[in-house]
Amino acid sequence: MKQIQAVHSEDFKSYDTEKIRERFLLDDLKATDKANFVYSHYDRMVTGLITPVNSVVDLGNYDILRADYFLERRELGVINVGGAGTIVADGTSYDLNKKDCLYLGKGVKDVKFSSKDASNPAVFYALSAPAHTSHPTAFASHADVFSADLGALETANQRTISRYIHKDGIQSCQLVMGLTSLANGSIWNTIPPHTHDRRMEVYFYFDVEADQRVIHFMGEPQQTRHIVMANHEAVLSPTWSIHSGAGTKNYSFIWGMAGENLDYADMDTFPVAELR
Ligand SMILES: O=C(O)C(=O)C[C@H](O)C(=O)CO
Ligand SMILES: [Zn+2]
Repeated sequence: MKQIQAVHSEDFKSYDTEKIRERFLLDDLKATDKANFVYSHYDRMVTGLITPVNSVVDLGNYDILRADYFLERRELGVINVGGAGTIVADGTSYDLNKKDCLYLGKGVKDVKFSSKDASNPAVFYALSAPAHTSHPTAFASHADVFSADLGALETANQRTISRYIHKDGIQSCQLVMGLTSLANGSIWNTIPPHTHDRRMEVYFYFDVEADQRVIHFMGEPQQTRHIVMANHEAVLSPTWSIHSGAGTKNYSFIWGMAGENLDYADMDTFPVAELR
């Protein structure tokens, strides 16, 4: 499992394109019939993709965790961004259509992923954070979770935010997770932008067409930089960084956090006119 260390905001000011990509971009996550994870030192968040096509894929165990099994001291949130798929957790089977979510708590030993149809395979995006106690396994379909419509077409940021794992939703130790879909003609996410010193965040962009890109903005609000993102790529956001993006067309993304609290609304927002 690849490992990424944390970056200080003062150092970040001197980073060029290559260094920003090396330290924050999680690309090449997608590997046929494999689970592929990256371990970050931001709240020890593990981010990955599990892409079963022709065979069943095991969650696996990794030396970096020094655990008897992956979820011995961790929890896992999974959202399917591909075709229909199945997750079997300690013998219980869960079917996940596109944008459905499954939470697995500390102590779940055996986790297997498969696709229903190899010609339209499931793509399971997964986040895992350290967990101090065990919360029950919970499934949430996209249609059933709390969602909020934000923004407007006039400002090209009309979008729907769906929350799955959070203080008033699926219960967890640290994980907060959901997804945002931009309306046709809208391109801006998370405007006005914010930081939350209490939680790190990871954005995973999906439904980005092959010839389109999302320009993701990061850095302190008065020291912004950008990173160009393609489909199925994720980007780490340290606590000091804004995380906002503009696509060359509409798209969706999964946001996920870990840290001090589970309160989605705990954020410090910056007016657009103050950004630099
Ligand atoms: O479009 C948005 O606004 C978002 O999706 C914001 C994220 O949910 C987020 O950054 C939560 O901290
Ligand atoms: Zn945020």
